[in-house]
Amino acid sequence: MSELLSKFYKKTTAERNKIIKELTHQDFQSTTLSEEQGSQLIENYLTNYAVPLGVGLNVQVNHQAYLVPLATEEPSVVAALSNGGKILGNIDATTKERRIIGQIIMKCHPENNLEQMTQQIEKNKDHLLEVANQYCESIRSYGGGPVDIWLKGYPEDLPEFATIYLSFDPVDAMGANQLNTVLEALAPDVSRIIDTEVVMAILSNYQDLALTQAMVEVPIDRLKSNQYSPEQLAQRIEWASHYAQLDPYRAVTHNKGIMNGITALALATGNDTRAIEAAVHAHASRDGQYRGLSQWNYDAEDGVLKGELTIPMPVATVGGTLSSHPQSQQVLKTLNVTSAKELANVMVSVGLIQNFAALRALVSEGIQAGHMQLQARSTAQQVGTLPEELPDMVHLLMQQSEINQRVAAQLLDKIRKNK
Ligand SMILES: CC(C)(COP(=O)([O-])OP(=O)([O-])OC[C@H]1O[C@@H](n2cnc3c(N)ncnc32)[C@H](O)[C@@H]1OP(=O)([O-])[O-])[C@@H](O)C(=O)NCCC(=O)NCCSC(=O)C[C@@](C)(O)CC(=O)[O-]
Ligand SMILES: NC(=O)C1=CN([C@@H]2O[C@H](COP(=O)(O)OP(=O)(O)OC[C@H]3O[C@@H](n4cnc5c(N)ncnc54)[C@H](O)[C@@H]3O)[C@@H](O)[C@H]2O)C=CC1
Repeated sequence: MSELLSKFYKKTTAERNKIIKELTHQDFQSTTLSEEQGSQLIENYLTNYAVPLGVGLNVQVNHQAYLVPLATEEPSVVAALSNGGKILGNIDATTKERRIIGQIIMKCHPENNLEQMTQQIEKNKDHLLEVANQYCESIRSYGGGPVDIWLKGYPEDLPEFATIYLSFDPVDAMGANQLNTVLEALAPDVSRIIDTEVVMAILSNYQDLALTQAMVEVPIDRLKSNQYSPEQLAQRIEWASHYAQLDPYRAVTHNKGIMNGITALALATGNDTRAIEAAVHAHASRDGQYRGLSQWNYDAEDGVLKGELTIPMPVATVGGTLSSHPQSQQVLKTLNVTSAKELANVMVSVGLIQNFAALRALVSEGIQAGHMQLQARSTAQQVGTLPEELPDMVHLLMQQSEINQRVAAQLLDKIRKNK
């Protein structure tokens, strides 16, 4: 496989597709979302909005190699993943449990007492779980369903409200529809048992019971840079990681870099990108301050750079849109994952690799060197540069103090006049 994929980015699109078809039996060029399928997915359907789909290489998770399709409009994201993956090598990833949480939020009467309500729910727990089980037989047949139920109030801040929390095992689905059905079915029983008024019943996108951890230890001799020794580069990456813990201005950018790969893979697999982003950013501010999500530490004694990223990853391999979207199905087959836990492991590893690639560039040659080369290609194409004109155009654009469509159009004019 590695022979076929060497200098993959220098091949033509047709050659790349041929190789991927040989490796995965997936024909990306002939699979599209039909008008009929599109109009079944959303309302007032008009057409499909195209986002480029590329493939990230060199991703190895738990000693298994993955081809990682990414749907993104941003130049250099795919290159950065392949580049970071090539340097880091194997990532160890684990997802111990995947539970989602739902809420039944209630307005209490003045006579409601938090302690008594808690006792009532505890006393009726088995009954409530039995009712909940009746509304999700399908997911139970896969080994999932309701796990636990408890009540919580906020007596000091909002004494007039209390919430029933229900944890739920969605197995390989995201579980949002499944859990919402259960919560709405359960709400009348709850309000009867503790005599409160139900305000709403809905799953939470705060996913602190569905954490995935990705870890890597990279020998520093793999860290190459023109300006810095491997030791200096490892040290500078550690500084970048520590600083992102302190300053929200930097932390948000740091985490955006992590999400470059994660959101692109979530979109390609037909997962709910908003749910993933909401959960991840909430996790970044779990102690009250928004912080960088990854940690990089340089162990000078062992000569290794250690990286770690632990975040919620509420992904699915079945259900929702992804089961009926032909391109999502194709992407999942290409990834060759067999469970949502495995997909979560790959997702978070992609985030760690993407973060490493960005930090490595930022603390050495700077982000513009690599990113702008690819941005220049994209700007050149936007003004109608032909493939045979592209190398000259990119070369000229990279010498400009500013890269934009106006500059690119002037240069293209010049190239064509000088032909
Ligand atoms: C851009 C690179 C990869 C160049 O990196 P390079 O050192 O010129 O790469 P190389 O020529 O040594 O090639 C190494 C490998 O990279 C891949 N590669 C190399 N070039 C390409 C290409 N054209 N197309 C596809 N793949 C490419 C490819 O896999 C290649 O292996 P090979 O095929 O030779 O065996 C590097 O500078 C890099 O990783 N930069 C980081 C870019 C990045 O993170 N972009 C995200 C957008 S910026 C942003 O949104 C977030 C940010 C940065 O603000 C976050 C933060 O602040 O933390
Ligand atoms: N706040 C949020 O994030 C909300 C999200 N949504 C949307 O809900 C959708 C996802 O809901 P789901 O309940 O996941 O989808 P779903 O309603 O399609 O349910 C999953 C189905 O897959 C079946 N299944 C087959 N094999 C399975 C396996 N191995 N493991 C688990 N289930 C298996 C289940 O029995 C179930 O019928 C997404 O489209 C999401 O955007 C909906 C409401 C709110």
